[in-house]
Amino acid sequence: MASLSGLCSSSPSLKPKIPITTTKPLGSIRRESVTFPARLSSRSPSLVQTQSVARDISAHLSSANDGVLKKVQRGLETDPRELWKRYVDWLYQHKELGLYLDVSRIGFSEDFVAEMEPRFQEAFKAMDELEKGAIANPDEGRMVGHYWLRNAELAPTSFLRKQIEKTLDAVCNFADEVISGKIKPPTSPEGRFTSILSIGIGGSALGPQFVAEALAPDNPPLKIRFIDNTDPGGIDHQIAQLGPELASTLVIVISKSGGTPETRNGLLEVQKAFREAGLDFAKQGVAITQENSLLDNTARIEGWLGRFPMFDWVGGRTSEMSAVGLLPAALQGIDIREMLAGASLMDEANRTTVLRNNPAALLALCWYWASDGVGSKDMVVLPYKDSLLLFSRYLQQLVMESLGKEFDLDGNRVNQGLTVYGNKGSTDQHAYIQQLRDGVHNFFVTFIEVLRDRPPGHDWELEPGVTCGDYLFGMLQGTRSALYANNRESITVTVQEVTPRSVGALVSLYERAVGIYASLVNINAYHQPGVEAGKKAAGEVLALQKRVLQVLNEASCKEPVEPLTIDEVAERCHAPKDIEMIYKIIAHMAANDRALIAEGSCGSPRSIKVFLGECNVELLYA
Ligand SMILES: O=P(O)(O)OC[C@H]1O[C@](O)(CO)[C@@H](O)[C@@H]1O
Repeated sequence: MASLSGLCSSSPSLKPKIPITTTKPLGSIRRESVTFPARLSSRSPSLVQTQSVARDISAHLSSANDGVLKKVQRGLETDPRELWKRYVDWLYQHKELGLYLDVSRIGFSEDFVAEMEPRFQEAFKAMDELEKGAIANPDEGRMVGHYWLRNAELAPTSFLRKQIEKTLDAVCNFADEVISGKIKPPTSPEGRFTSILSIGIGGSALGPQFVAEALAPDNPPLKIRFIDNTDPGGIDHQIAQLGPELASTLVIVISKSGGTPETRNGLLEVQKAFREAGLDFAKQGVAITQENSLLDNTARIEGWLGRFPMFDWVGGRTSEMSAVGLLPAALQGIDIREMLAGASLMDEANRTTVLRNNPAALLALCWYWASDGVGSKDMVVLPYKDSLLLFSRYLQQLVMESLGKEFDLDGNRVNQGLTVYGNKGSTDQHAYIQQLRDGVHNFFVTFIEVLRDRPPGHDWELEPGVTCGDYLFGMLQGTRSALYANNRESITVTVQEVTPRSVGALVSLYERAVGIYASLVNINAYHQPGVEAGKKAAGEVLALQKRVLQVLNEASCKEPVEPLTIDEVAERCHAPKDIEMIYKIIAHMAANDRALIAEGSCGSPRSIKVFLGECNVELLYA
């Protein structure tokens, strides 16, 4: 049996991006940054505008009488007294939450803020309408109600309000009964559930993963693991790590649609592991999904231990405060009512229509300024706290799935977006901060600072007057200063501690910032049509694989067996255009012991002849 894997490699495109902000040294470290009133004056920057902006930048810069470009922004401030003044003038503080937002190291001017003001007022109106139950996702004809989850009073109907309250009570009761051992697995020697295996992907995994990492106690009542992919190796690893503990594992299957293939595959694999261990899956399975979805129906028919609703008006990436995030969190002993309280307090703060008092709007302002309202710079998120490691990954989906859109609400092609990446400080200081400081200037940073290093009474000085946490603090401040000194902008979000309340507030802050920013650039933040293209294409690959197998089987059932070239397989599949994909399908099957025999040189695909090791009579007549 031959393996054809590892044959193909591709070289990345080296084409440079056209810059849309130009940096010109002015005196010492001053930046002359150019923004484009064409975008400021229209609600919807079209791609045509964006491209012409990029193309014509030098013409704009050199043309003093240009009718379009009127505004030249001042560069970044460097005078320490002026910087201190800017810091104090713009510092946002939420007293009750102990949360600060420092936007002083983003170089927007008062003029820019004034020009943006009308668009912010429109965005505030849009958010207000959204909270009142407007169809904020026009493509899918849906309301967008994640804000109601932490304040059910806001829900536009009493029916929705009761649904939210009922679900929260059900989550709390179920978690209490599992933790107390009232609800227990049928055969475990421990007599109670000890672990959670959460199966879900995207918005049905990232929030719970972030919150578990941030907030789970060192010895939680139930430890959590995740299957968030259809990678057989990853699934096997999770099941192997559980070992005999499978008997005391609560399996939570999370899928809003209830039909996501990766999640379904994870479920089928775990159910197989249960069968092989002689366990009854239904007695340990819980579903979180929309009513009457495939998953919901399966769970109901099979009599699973629990079913919790996912509402049509909550999107996956904003579902952390629904049963999706709350149930796993509560089962780990995390105070979910505190999470909700933090989110609700932050929501309240973000309802003000005074831009400088509205932290989400300030973030959106910074994003717009730093990335020219077209995503020209990436957002690097750097929490200086290990427990917030997954915040950037969580934000990646929230921001990029919401803002990465081809068309605006008026149907103009805009190809909007804002790239998010990051890991944690100071770890990243020893990885890619070198490039951030000295290399390509295509980003701005968001530092997440946590003031409290350790619980009270645990700190010690590892050298006179200096603790381990002082080093972390120093690294953050040092990196912020060093980046700024080299003209790199940054935002700093500061919280006192990583608590359920502050984590709830952070989630809420970024959800609203995304909503406001989407309004500023006139896009629908609440759908994800682009993801469907990949899903459809994956389905087509699997359908083609079935045809390839059929063709190979027919040839292999002949007497004598008829080995086929890749060209012949493509022709018999009536898919000559798909020949490359057919080659890859065959290579993948050959690498996975699929009774496929390949003869010839792997390096020259045209020389290969394939046939199956045995004829499958059932498949022949299928
Ligand atoms: O919860 P579901 O329906 O399984 O979807 C999972 C994820 O898939 C997407 O629909 C697309 O990737 C996300 O928006 C969503 O969070």
